[in-house]
Amino acid sequence: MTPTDTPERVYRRTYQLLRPHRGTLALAAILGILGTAAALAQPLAIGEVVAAVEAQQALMWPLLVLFVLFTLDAGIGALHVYLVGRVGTGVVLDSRLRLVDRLLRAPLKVHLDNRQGDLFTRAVADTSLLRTALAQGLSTLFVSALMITGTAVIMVAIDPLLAGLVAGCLLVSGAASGYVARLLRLATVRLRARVSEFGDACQRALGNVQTIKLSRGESREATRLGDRARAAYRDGLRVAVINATLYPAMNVGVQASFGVVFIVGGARLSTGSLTLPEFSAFLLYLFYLLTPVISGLQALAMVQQGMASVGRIGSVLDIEPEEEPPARASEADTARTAQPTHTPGERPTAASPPAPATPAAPVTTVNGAAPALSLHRVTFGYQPDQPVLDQVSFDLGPTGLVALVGPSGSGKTTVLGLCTRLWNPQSGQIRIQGRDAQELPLSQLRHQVAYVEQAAPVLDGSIRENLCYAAPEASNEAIDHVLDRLNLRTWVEQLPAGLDTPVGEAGTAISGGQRQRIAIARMLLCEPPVLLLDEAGSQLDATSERAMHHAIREESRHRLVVVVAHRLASVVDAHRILVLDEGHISAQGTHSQLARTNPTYQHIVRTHLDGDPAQTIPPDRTRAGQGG
Ligand SMILES: Nc1ncnc2c1ncn2[C@@H]1O[C@H](COP(=O)(O)OP(=O)(O)OP(=O)(O)O)[C@@H](O)[C@H]1O
Repeated sequence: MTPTDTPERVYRRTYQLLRPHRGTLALAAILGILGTAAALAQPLAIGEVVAAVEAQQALMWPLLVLFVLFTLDAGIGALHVYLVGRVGTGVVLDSRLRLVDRLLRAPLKVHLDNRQGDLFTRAVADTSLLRTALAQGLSTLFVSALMITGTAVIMVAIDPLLAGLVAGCLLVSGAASGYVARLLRLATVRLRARVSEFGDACQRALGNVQTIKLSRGESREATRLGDRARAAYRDGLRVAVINATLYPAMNVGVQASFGVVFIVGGARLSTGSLTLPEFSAFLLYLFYLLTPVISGLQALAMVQQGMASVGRIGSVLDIEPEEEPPARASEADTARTAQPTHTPGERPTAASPPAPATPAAPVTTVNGAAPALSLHRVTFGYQPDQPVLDQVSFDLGPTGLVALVGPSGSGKTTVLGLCTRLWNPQSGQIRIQGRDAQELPLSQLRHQVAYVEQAAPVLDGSIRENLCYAAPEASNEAIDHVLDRLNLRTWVEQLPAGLDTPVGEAGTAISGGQRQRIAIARMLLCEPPVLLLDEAGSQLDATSERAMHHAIREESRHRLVVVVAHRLASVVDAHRILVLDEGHISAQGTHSQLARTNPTYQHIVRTHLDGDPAQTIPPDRTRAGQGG
């Protein structure tokens, strides 16, 4: 994701971010105006005090006015700063909430195509920058602009000619400053990208510290991280240089103004067209102009740097969520593309060619019931022109144990991803219990089709939190029952904190086999009609594996269980085996049928499963009517 936004688009995004806070901002603006008025009136009030002293008049009222102005200035200033801080914090919160929501709902492809470290930096660091950059920067700009305008009006009133000349000088240097500010924004965009790369490299290194140690890669990783850090440093220096030229660019204008005022004002003084008090007052206000000009410039630099973050955040907010709106979902029956075909920050174009129409699948039934899972001529490729699956069709269930086998890379995991709509087919149709998967809301679909991934991930938290993650409403009895079935109960009961024992980040505090069984138990607790297991059991010892197979066989009496298997033990019991080869279902049957008759399956058994078919063919245990 690269922020390629035009400045107009960035301004529009900034407006959208600030829009919810417009009430508070308006109040802050009013306070800014009042504060400016109070500040501008102070020299006049001081003049009144001096005049009263000179005229030996009562000082009470002039002093009281001055005191009120000081108090107003201080009080209004404090309230103004609070309101601006409140808006800044609110903008950070809003953008984080929206960003997190977008990222979690983004299609899987977005996460695979983008560096996690970069997305993380956008969610944490870029949003933090908004507080100072937008709220503080913009409000300071606003107040500075007011101060400059107010001072300018007074200067025009004193001497329009001199004021015009000062304005000319400031406009020329203002244009130069504007150009430098634009350079600053572009340099900051590059800097933010470098910082993201560094964050990403840190995440890669710290997330794989064990592998790095075992590969003796500490020095190489340190060099890699150092390179990234130095790249960020170089871009940081560039930002510092540009930032440093911003002040002189404007300062030249201010200096020139003084020169012009002295020369032209002095000449007008000598001709009598300007009085000495007017000339002194004009000079005083010219000095007065300096503070808002300087703070305005600093604010401009701040805002420009914030704009870089606005662009980076905006490109995440543009990501289309994976859930399709109803109108598009109904169109999807006939024309589908592999989703999403766009990269984040880039909206899908209406010009995308429609996928070829696929005739609706004929609804088949098994013993009078709709199959739990059907694929009808499903074609899919991660790259549209490189199909991984080509016209794959099968009907499975409503109950039974089905094994999906095939050489590595033949597309077994891809089939499971399609069944849970992590990916959408380019053509063809998937039906869950007779209903088109595209028409089911994602949450419902993923409740009906539970998928235990190949890596069997667990989340940082307790065993209980992990078990109940997909079924938060699961009862204690249901949890105990599942633990029993997966041979986990004794282990959990021996733990000092039982179910409340933490599993560690990414399950580092438990064994691989325990992690795998927790991941399976999590999905069993959902009681889904379809359970998909990818490589389940690969990290289990013989006893646990037997217990798990027993549990899975039991489950398959009540639901369809599809197991992607690399081990013979996982397939010999299956009611049906599908052989996936080069994107096609090349054979299907029971283990004994395929092992006797199908050369492809025999080859797979010899080379990819863990046994020799001639020695391991068990009696055919298939039950009629099951497994589709
Ligand atoms: N996210 C992805 N982006 C691009 N290509 C992918 C992606 N995931 C998988 N592939 C490719 O798709 C093909 C099928 O992969 P898949 O993981 O489905 O195979 P598999 O049969 O499950 O393999 P294995 O048995 O080794 O797990 C492979 O060529 C793989 O490189």
